[in-house]
Amino acid sequence: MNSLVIEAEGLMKRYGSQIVVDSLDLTIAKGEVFGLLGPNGAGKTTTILMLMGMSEPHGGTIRVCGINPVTHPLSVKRKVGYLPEDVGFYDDYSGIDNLVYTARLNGQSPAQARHQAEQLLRRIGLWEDAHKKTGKYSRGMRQRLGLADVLMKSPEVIILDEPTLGIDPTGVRELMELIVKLSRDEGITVLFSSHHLHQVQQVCDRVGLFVGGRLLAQGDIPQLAQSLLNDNLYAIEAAIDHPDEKILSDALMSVNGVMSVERRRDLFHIRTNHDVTAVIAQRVIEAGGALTYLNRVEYGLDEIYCRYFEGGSNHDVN
Ligand SMILES: Nc1ncnc2c1ncn2[C@@H]1O[C@H](COP(=O)(O)OP(=O)(O)OP(=O)(O)O)[C@@H](O)[C@H]1O
Repeated sequence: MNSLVIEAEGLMKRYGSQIVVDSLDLTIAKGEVFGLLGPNGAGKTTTILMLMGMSEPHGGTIRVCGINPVTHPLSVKRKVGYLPEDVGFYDDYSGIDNLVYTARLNGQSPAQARHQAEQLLRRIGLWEDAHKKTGKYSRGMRQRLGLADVLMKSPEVIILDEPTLGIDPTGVRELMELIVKLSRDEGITVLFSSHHLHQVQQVCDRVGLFVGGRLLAQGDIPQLAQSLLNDNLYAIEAAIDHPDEKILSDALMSVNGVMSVERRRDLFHIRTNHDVTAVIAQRVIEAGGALTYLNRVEYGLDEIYCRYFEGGSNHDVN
């Protein structure tokens, strides 16, 4: 069996003369949590809509669970749960009644629907508010109910478009943990679109950096660092006492692999193209310095993203 659940090749979409998705190649394997990360207007929602069969591509091919969403959109919708930015519910219905309504539309019996709705409400931590009208739910509660609603049809894939917009930090953390747990426990594939680097880094196995309709790179964080940061992969922070900063900097720059040395308040920030932490420590001592602190900096997604685009464009990466 093909373990690729989402496959897009050469995907294109235009609005008028603007190309909003450009030659997109994307593959996501079963059980993966994949983050589509990009600034506002990058083309994330447009891509998701094409994967769901809700917007027609102008070129390329797509398979979702082996199905072509262009020709068989309903078959794709049966297998994929889609949580948009803002979920619509019947505000006069309670949480549980909204879920039961969805299940009944999907052909479940009343008893079956109620049983599954109860189970899911407990699972997503909304049981205490199950009988409250959804019009009185907070935004975070609505998003959790949205996730439960998506799970009512036991999907193979969940696609979430900016699911955490407007939710407080605790709510975001809980929702993220729930998504990862679902993926791990039930082998559900998750595609998660966001422009929040931190959230993507927390939960995703792999990330696609999406800007201006193009996927610039994809992989796990070390792979992205490798492909985007090239020879600026490592950094060391050090607190060093030395009577002459110039002599110290020259000594550090003479270490093979050091690209730059910069003083930032009390710390020296040393960029290198391979791991020379031990040599740096030795050279400080040889140069007559006293080393009081040394730390190898691990690059996170925000450094990768910002450094890759620094000096180039002004993408919103908040
Ligand atoms: N129906 C439409 N008609 C015309 N242009 C559109 C339409 N939908 C999207 N666009 C344009 O396509 C581009 C990509 O939009 P899209 O919504 O896919 O980006 P996004 O990455 O999801 O952004 P955000 O993070 O703000 O939701 C934007 O320039 C947008 O203005």
